[in-house]
Amino acid sequence: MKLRLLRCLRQQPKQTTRPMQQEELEVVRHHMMKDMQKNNTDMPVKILLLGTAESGKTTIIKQMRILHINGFTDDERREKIPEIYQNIHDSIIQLVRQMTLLDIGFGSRSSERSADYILSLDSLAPDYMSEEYCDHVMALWNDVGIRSCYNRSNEFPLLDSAKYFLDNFVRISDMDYIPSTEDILHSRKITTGISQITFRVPLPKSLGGGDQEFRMYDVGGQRDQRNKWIQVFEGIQAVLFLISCSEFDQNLREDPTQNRLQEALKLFRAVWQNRFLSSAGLIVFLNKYDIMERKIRAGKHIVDYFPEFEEFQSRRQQNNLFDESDWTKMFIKQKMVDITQEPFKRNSRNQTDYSSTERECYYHFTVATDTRCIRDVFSDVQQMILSENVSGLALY
Ligand SMILES: Nc1nc2c(ncn2[C@@H]2O[C@H](COP(=O)(O)OP(=O)(O)OP(=O)(O)O)[C@@H](O)[C@H]2O)c(=O)[nH]1
Ligand SMILES: [Mg+2]
Repeated sequence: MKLRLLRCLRQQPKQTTRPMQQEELEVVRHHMMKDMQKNNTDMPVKILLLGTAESGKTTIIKQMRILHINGFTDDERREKIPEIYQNIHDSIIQLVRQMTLLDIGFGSRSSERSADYILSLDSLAPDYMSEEYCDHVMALWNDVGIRSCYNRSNEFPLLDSAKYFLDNFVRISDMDYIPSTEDILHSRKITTGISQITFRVPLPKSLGGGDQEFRMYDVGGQRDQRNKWIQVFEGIQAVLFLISCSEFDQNLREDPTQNRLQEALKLFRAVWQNRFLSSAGLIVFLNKYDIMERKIRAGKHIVDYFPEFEEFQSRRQQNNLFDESDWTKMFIKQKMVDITQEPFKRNSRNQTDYSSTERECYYHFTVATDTRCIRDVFSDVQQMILSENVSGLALY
């Protein structure tokens, strides 16, 4: 396990090892690249996806499948239909329920009747969509009251893909519907266990050529799932931490009093300081910036939830090229950078012993549902992980 060995080397205190001479380094580096090439079949690079619920972890796994394992067969696409129906059903029921709670009126008497019909149904989505069901869902989604309710969806838990699926409802309700790749990327099913995906990626000549196996682990992000995470900490080379930039105005499903972005930052601190992950590289995906930009265009402001944003923006106002979305992105990223620079003393069993001033954290702004964006970002990430493992030698 060459990569693991290198990580161990990097953790040793500097004064106990003699710095290698340049020629020695070159020789070792050369051998290592040869080894990497030769041993690549039994030496997967292990990446662990972490983050709060709905931050986009499983969507990244789907993208790896699209980019590195031929995507989805027709049968696999058909298997996703019940999940997509359930997403639509959950979304429309939630919107109708919230109309009363938020005291919003329907646009017409017939929409009220459609709402009564939807509320009379089981919470499980129908196996097939009858004409009656489709007419009521369409009527509701076109109702002005439901649209105002949707505009206030930060006040209650609603799937991020609700609009996507309801906008595409006519296509999806067709008898011969087969989910597209985009539909699969937008569908949502909570992760409760631990799953993994393995794939191979060609290596550039600079890293020895051949190909490298990657193994990526997906876990559930809700609070009651996080106690399972430790099972996969062993041997992880890189943690991909996902944080949703768009959730600054939302509260948790599992605790409606807790702001989602605050929770994600708290979790990031715990991951950064976790002693079992202290030798793993940390890469942050500041995800869902498409939704964040949409929110800001619709008049939402992060300052209403994070008052310190005002000072952050005014301090740097000399650069007027940026708009509010840019500032919001930079603000969230800065909060994470600040966490990595916090001095801390170990005060729990899970914390690392030292404040890792030498440890780097890498940041990318992402839209996990956008295959091109993930292809580009992941290509950087994979290059970084592999060359980090090689250049790790140069530290000693
Ligand atoms: N518009 C948009 N939607 C996204 C993005 N990333 C993820 N989503 C959607 O957000 C929802 C939640 O994504 P998941 O990948 O299931 O989230 P998760 O982190 O695996 O959640 P848990 O399994 O509960 O931990 C899905 O409907 C995704 O399609 C993004 O960047 N933009
Ligand atoms: Mg998931």
